[in-house]
Amino acid sequence: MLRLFDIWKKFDNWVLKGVDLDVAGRVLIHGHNGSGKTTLVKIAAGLLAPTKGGVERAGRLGVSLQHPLLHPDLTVEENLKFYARAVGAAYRELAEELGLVPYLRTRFAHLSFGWKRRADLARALIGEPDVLVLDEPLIGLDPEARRVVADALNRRGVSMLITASSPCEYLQLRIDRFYQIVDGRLVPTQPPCSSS
Ligand SMILES: Nc1ncnc2c1ncn2[C@@H]1O[C@H](COP(=O)(O)OP(=O)(O)OP(=O)(O)O)[C@@H](O)[C@H]1O
Repeated sequence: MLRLFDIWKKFDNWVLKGVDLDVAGRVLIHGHNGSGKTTLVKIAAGLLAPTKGGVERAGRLGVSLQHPLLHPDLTVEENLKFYARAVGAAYRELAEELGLVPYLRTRFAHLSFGWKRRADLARALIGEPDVLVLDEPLIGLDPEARRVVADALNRRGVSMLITASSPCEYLQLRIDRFYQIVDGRLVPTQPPCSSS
């Protein structure tokens, strides 16, 4: 369970102005660059304090942001093993699911951007968290990588908070609700692009 209550956030200016959101099902937040998407997911994940408002969390959150949380000097396998031990779960199947097996012995720092994102998503999925918070999980991925990541997410029946600056690229994901951040507020929208 993940709920945001009346979230306000000010840096130099107000970025979020009273955001209420119950992350039930798959929720996609879109908006222009600088509209506050990353700020919102960081607050949801507990990585940033709101200026005002509250967040209620229950269960374990799996979080993957645009800057991967893996150690650059460890191999992919060492990284995944570290996180798997921390939550008492396995990592091998996730590495297989995300196509990471050929890169398990590669130092994280030596991976390309797209493979770094896949490895970080594998880390976030370790132990099958109850809720996923994913900042632009498909950004910069080639079509095959997007398919692999979208399939992995579609397979999981948990609630997800996902952000996208180009929501049309997220049609492969089954999304239940769409919102746009407009002037700091969440506005429900239709699916932003249709395949017709
Ligand atoms: N630590 C910070 N200090 C000051 N301003 C910040 C900070 N973090 C974010 N901002 C500002 O808050 C606003 C929202 O930034 P945020 O990164 O949340 O937007 P975004 O929608 O994720 O953008 P993008 O699509 O470019 O990733 C921007 O104007 C940004 O400059």
